[in-house]
Amino acid sequence: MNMQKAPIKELISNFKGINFTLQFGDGECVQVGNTPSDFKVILKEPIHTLDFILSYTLAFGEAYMNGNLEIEGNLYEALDAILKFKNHFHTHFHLLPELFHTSTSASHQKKQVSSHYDLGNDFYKLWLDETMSYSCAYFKSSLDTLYEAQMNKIHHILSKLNLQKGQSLLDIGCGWGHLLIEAAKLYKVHGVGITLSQEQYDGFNARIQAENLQDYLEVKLMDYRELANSDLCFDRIVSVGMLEHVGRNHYKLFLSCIDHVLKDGGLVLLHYISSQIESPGDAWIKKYIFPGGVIPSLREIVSLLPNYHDYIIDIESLRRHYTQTLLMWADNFENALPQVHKMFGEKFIRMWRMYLASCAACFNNGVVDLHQILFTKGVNNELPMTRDYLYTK
Ligand SMILES: C[S@@+](CC[C@H](N)C(=O)[O-])C[C@H]1O[C@@H](n2cnc3c(N)ncnc32)[C@H](O)[C@@H]1O
Repeated sequence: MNMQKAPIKELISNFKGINFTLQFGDGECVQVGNTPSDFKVILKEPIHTLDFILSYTLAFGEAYMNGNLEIEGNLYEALDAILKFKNHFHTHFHLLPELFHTSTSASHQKKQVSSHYDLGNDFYKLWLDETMSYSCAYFKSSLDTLYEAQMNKIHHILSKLNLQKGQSLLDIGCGWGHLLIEAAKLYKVHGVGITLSQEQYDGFNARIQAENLQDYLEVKLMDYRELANSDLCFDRIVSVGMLEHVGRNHYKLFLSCIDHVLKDGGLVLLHYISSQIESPGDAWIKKYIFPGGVIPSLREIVSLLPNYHDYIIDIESLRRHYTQTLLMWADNFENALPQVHKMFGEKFIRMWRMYLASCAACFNNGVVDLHQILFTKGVNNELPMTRDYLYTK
């Protein structure tokens, strides 16, 4: 047997209950499960055994990006089926130190964050909704558009924060700022957003001017670490889709920064992609999509909160909402292919197509989850006695 075929044949021998055809470059076909196949995987050139040993997902992801691997059929459905066997995918993390070493330097993190978010506002406008939200939406109905679901998410978070008119609100990792824009319009809050992305900073500033909200909102190009030395002080803090950039060594630092700028009794809402158990992450995603990103487990964040006298009010999972969000982004992305092609070319398209479809499949399979944790600094005896206020909007 050809050496490069052997590990792949061994891997797929574990795939029970799914039906697909695997075709190698020399024409050999292997049928997995029954016919008719739900999809076909075509591997044009062999994948080197060493690449396979390092990381299955890195090897497959790179083969897909380079056009060496094709999937005939629906990419999401194929990945969704294959991910049922995720326990058979191995990565030798210690052999990939450049991907799994956690950098401590703020400047290095800025470069990593910028490599993703500074691809250009024109690019993100092509496939995000009008609010430019780049995080999990909240589908109250299966008929919700992406815009409606993103607005639902924003209102859901603002309700959880139990905002009172005129309060102050910090958004750590504010993106293009729509959550703060809504908060200023609905609650007349004084909000500060911080981001590491110049493009987001420019985009958010332009929106503040366009909405005439200069008296209420401010955006700063600033690392969360700088909060530790600031004399800012807030009634409420929110962070949506940012904790994934912090890194395992820095959760305490992140929470101590929050503690430093939050008033006693203040509320915090953390919204982040979580995992069941602590994992170093996926090699392909780290190399090509989110360098330096690490998914925190729910329990490791929850276990740290008592160190800061934080009291948990509510935890909610929005896992299935993220599957839906990603599928809608993937559709929008496909509809914008001519423009994306002009901006970045074919390899980028294949890379982002794989990113959006594989992440949707990861949420659907529970490889990752999405949690919102609501907590107070010290006890807060002012909040309503029931949870109804979480669902007012
Ligand atoms: C996935 S985006 C989410 C944006 C926004 N919250 C939303 O829901 O659309 C992550 C955000 O975290 C910010 N970020 C990442 N690392 C950061 C850091 N060290 N300090 C401040 N912001 C950071 C990025 O600049 C980006 O705005």
